Amino acid sequence: MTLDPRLMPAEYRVVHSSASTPSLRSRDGTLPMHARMDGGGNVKVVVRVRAFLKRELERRAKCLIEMDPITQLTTLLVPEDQEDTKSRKIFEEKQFTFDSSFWSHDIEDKHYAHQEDVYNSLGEEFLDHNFEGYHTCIFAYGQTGSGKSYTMMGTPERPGLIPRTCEDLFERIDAAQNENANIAYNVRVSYFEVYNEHVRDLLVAQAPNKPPNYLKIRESPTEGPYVKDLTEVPVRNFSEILRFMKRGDSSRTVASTKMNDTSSRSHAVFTIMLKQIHHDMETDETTERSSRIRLVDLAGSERAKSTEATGARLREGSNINKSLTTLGRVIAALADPKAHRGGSKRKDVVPYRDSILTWLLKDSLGGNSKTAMIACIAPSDYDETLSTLRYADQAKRIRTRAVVNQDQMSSAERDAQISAMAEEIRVLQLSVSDSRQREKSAKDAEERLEEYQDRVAAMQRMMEERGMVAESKIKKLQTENEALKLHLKLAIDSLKNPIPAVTVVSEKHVDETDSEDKENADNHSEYDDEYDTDSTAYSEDDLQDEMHRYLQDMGNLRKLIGGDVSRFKDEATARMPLGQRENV
Ligand SMILES: Nc1ncnc2c1ncn2[C@@H]1O[C@H](COP(=O)(O)OP(=O)(O)OP(=O)(O)O)[C@@H](O)[C@H]1O
Repeated sequence: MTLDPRLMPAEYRVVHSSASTPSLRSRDGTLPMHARMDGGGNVKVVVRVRAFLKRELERRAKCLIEMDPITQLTTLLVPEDQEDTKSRKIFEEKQFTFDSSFWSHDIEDKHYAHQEDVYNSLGEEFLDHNFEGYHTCIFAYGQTGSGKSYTMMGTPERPGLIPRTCEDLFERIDAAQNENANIAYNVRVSYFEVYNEHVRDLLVAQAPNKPPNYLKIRESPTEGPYVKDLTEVPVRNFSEILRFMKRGDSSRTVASTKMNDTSSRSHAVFTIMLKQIHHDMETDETTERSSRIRLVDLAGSERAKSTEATGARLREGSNINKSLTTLGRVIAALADPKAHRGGSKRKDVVPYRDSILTWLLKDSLGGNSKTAMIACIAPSDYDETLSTLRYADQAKRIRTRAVVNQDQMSSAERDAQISAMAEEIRVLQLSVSDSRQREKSAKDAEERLEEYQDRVAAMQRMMEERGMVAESKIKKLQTENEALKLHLKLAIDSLKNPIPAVTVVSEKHVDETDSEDKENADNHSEYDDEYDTDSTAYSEDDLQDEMHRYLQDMGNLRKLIGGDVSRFKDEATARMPLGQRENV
């Protein structure tokens, strides 16, 4: 799959002015950092309407959606043939305004919003936030078959927001690394689904004829709720991340329903962890920015009546609806101005814990994150669309409190932190071994073991990062060393083969005697040689000194890294699972 606009079909290359606000943002990355250090802000809400599907065309459905490309107003029209006399339901025209409205209903329309337009208008901005150090979350919400998976994942020919974000991420990293060797990037990815109120790792292949391995949820005081033992793979380029994305995608629980041939029966959460490590050679200080990019494709809200589901599909449907109802209650609580008064009460009124989905998205919904919701709507379902638009309308009142996740540390502080962590691990190790021996409380031992393993993993990451900083230091010193060698070589060459002095003979001297000419030439030559020798001798000494210093620096650095590596190896026992170690 290639996302290079030059390789895309002609109609996809143009930046359209869609019903949505066209992408007016530049991609030059030169925006001053302070320009968007705005932290807090409302959840950004956009709406996208899809084209008719075959079944809708067959029943000659009417499009009930209008979008104004200027005001972004979305209007839901009253269906012509609706006569729901039994329930005396009243159908009214409804209007909503969102941050952007994407008109993807009629491809012939000049305002048609392509996948590229959605990325340019939303994905690109959110990736900017990630590079600034903010956590972000973009989630697609909507009834079943409304275009959520199409918007988030897309197809190989029409890639969606997730693959486009991945490609842009690595394009930016490559560009930045070519520009500045002092920044190292570390990208990790995870992919899980919440199915029937269970969490399943999508990057781990399910063993045949074995029950699925469901993962537990834990909460850390600093990171909030997280999935324990979730696979987090390091990725170095676009093709690697794409491979994991596809692997996870093919493991998702999908089934055919009456409303959608490939209906996602789970909520899928694709997460990219981006760490930027900048090392200042002069101060020997390291600045780390970490951001989390969460891209969520929710399962579709559905009515048992319209999906005609029975058995397993019906159970899935009711679980999907349960978590979406809880999501609705969480959104309602967060959007409620009373809940914004602060104080401890706020935590009590938001029912995050009522479903796995909302519990895991706690931070993205009401905490440290810049968040966007894409409300996907079908063109001809009045009730479902109204419910989605109301949901979205409420979400836009939610305010989150995003902060730049940045740490600054000198080499000495980092060393001290690693030592403190090693000590903490040693104490934990003793305590685990102690409680194992006493075998009093298995639960206690298990908790300590988990804590111990988490700390070991954290330390392992820290050592890896230290290695990355050292690598970038070495790279820089090597470049300087090469330049210096070249400089020295040129200086020595010019010493060995001095450029002969050029004698300028003026016209009036042309007639003077040969002996005079010779004398003049000899004099000039002496003068030039003397000048050259002096200047080269001076810079050669200088260069030799400087080079010596650099080589010494490199030697020290190598020793330092060697020290880290051996310390790392010494701690290999500590990183081993307990069962594999002696005396534990
Ligand atoms: N903007 C669009 N342009 C073209 N086709 C679209 C668009 N949006 C959705 N579709 C098509 O509509 C169908 C349903 O879309 P999709 O599977 O993305 O829905 P969904 O909301 O993810 O459904 P579910 O909740 O059941 O998983 C698919 O065949 C998809 O290709």
